[in-house]
Amino acid sequence: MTSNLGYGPAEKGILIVLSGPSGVGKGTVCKELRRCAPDIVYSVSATTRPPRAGEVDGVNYFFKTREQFQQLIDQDQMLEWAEYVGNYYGTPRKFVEDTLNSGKDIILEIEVQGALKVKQKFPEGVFIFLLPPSLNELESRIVGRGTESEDSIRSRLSVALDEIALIEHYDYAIINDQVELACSRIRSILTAEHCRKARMVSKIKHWMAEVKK
Ligand SMILES: Nc1ncnc2c1ncn2[C@@H]1O[C@H](COP(=O)(O)OP(=O)(O)OP(=O)(O)O)[C@@H](O)[C@H]1O
Ligand SMILES: Nc1nc2c(ncn2[C@@H]2O[C@H](COP(=O)(O)O)[C@@H](O)[C@H]2O)c(=O)[nH]1
Repeated sequence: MTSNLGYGPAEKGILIVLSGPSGVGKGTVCKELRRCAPDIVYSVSATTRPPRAGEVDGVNYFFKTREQFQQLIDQDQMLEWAEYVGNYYGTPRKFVEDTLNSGKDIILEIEVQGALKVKQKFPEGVFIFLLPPSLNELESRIVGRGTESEDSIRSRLSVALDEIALIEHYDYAIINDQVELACSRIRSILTAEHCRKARMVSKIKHWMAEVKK
């Protein structure tokens, strides 16, 4: 699928924000999206959290010290940033802007405080909230991933309900019951958003002029 569904000259890409509580499956769904929707670009965040086993700097995150992270904020290089269970996370601004200006769609996998900041700057973005089938399932997933200490699991679960409470600020809610289904729902949303956006494109406006004649 091309960015504009063939409806005319490339215009700005669509900014997609995917949020949801820790362990819901954002990363897993994004991995599947990369496979089935390879045109979408992924924003790599910066964080002060230490890398997990197998995580690579510049691929999973840009791993920073607190001082380095603060410098990025001071230099206005962050589109948004937030503190989440004791660490800082933020989205490098230039990569997002350059990608959108090149007409490509980009997805930001970020928590809710940051998502709300992005919404202030990009109200035209598409905001999607991923939900678990149940809180028990959320806990099983985060425990089952095997990456977090007991403390980290407790902290992440303790903010999950506060995060879900902010769902009304999102355009779409998707239950991640099965990864492939969640992925295809996101693709359907994107297809619809592309069609909606196409109404603004000059070639479609030309049809409005035709029918008014
Ligand atoms: N639909 C699903 N059904 C069953 N297990 C799932 C599903 N989606 C994800 N998982 C599993 O849940 C665990 C957490 O998934 P993932 O790491 O993608 O969550 P996340 O939302 O990105 O978490 P975090 O915000 O902490 O990075 C993983 O072990 C993953 O394999
Ligand atoms: N506000 C932001 N939140 C981000 C960003 N990158 C990731 N995240 C979110 O942080 C939590 C924890 O992530 P983890 O990798 O430690 O499990 C999770 O909700 C991520 O989506 C960001 O740039 N800004």
